Amino acid sequence: MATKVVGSYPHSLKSLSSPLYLLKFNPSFSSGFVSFPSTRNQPRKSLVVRSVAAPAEAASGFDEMVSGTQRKYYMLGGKGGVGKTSCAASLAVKFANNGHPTLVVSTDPAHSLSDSFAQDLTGGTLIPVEGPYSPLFALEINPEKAREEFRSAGQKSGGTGIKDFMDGMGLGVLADQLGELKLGELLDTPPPGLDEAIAISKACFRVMQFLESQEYNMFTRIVFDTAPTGHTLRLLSLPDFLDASIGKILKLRQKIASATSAIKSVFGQEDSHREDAADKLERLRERMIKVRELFRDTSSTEFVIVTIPTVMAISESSRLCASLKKESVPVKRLIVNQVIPPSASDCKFCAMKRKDQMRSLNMIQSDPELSSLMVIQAPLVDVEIRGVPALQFLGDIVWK
Ligand SMILES: Nc1ncnc2c1ncn2[C@@H]1O[C@H](COP(=O)(O)OP(=O)(O)OP(=O)(O)O)[C@@H](O)[C@H]1O
Repeated sequence: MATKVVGSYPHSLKSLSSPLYLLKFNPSFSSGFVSFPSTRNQPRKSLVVRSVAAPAEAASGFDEMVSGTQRKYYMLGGKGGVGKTSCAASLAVKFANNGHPTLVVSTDPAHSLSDSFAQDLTGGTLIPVEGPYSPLFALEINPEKAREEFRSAGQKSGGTGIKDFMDGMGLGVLADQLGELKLGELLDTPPPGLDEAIAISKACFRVMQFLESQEYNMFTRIVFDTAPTGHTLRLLSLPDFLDASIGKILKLRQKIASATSAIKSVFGQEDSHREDAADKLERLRERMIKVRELFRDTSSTEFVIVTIPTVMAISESSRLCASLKKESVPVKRLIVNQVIPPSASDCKFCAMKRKDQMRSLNMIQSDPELSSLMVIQAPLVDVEIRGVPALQFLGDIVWK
């Protein structure tokens, strides 16, 4: 049964310090209250909910998602504005409330995790989210910043670094002879799209860095709030792209290394060949391969597509699903968010809108990509979903 929010809830996360929540339903009126316990600073408040007929009762298979202490990754993605952040944040809260130390990560340049949790989570570091029973941390990664870092690194220590070094060693001629590898072009002016690809991948690698470190071993559930479809698809196609672009640089690096070591051995010079752009790219590529493997591991990873019941959103979801399958990324759930619940007092607009939504929902059944997925309908609620209590409320509707 879906629920319609008609009251207000406390926005202060402090009010959730106690684990007691009461949901009282009065079946005869189909209405109820979610009571939030009082705290030192705040009196008890109630979220008044009125249940309405659900668009469709569908289980999300949350039991399977929550079972086991082995680490699992859930990536939520889809078209812009469909509710990825709300669904990701509500899933993270639900995992944490079910005993999993959880990390929720946003790789969307237009972060809305802070807005969703009603807490400042900016700054690129792990920040504890107050409220859930088990630890919940959030991390907002800024791919734009990563892009800038790459651009300046590529220009300073990358292309010019290597060229200066070669000139200094009197190897300018050799560089010319390696012309077909387009050293300058590759290092000073990366191929179009490379910087963006690096930025997106670096965002994920930042996460990998966090995950590789001991300190973050505690997390048994990691939820990604991904950027809209385009970014996600570019990320998935990165390995091939980087093989083509960076492979050349790496090959070149090997040639330079062997040429310079021959000269160095003659002149007995110190090896000043520190981290150059190629080294960085190589490490980036190695990490990217790890991310690629992670994306495809059916035992630990799942991509959940979030959509809304419109022809445009469902068509895009179908394309996303096809791309995910092509890349062997495990995908089995589709959340159709913001479905207008049926209501006794139907306005003309709502009736039309609902009909329109039903047509879109029917598209899913006949869509060759989406029809095999587990479809989870989430109702459109009439208040903005902000703060842990509201996310818990949404999570209890969606993740059953
Ligand atoms: N089921 C729902 N009922 C009512 N409002 C919702 C629902 N789901 C999401 N919203 C609202 O829609 C808006 C967009 O949601 P959200 O930020 O989760 O989407 P998004 O897909 O992450 O967006 P973006 O692509 O911009 O990151 C928010 O104001 C959110 O509160």
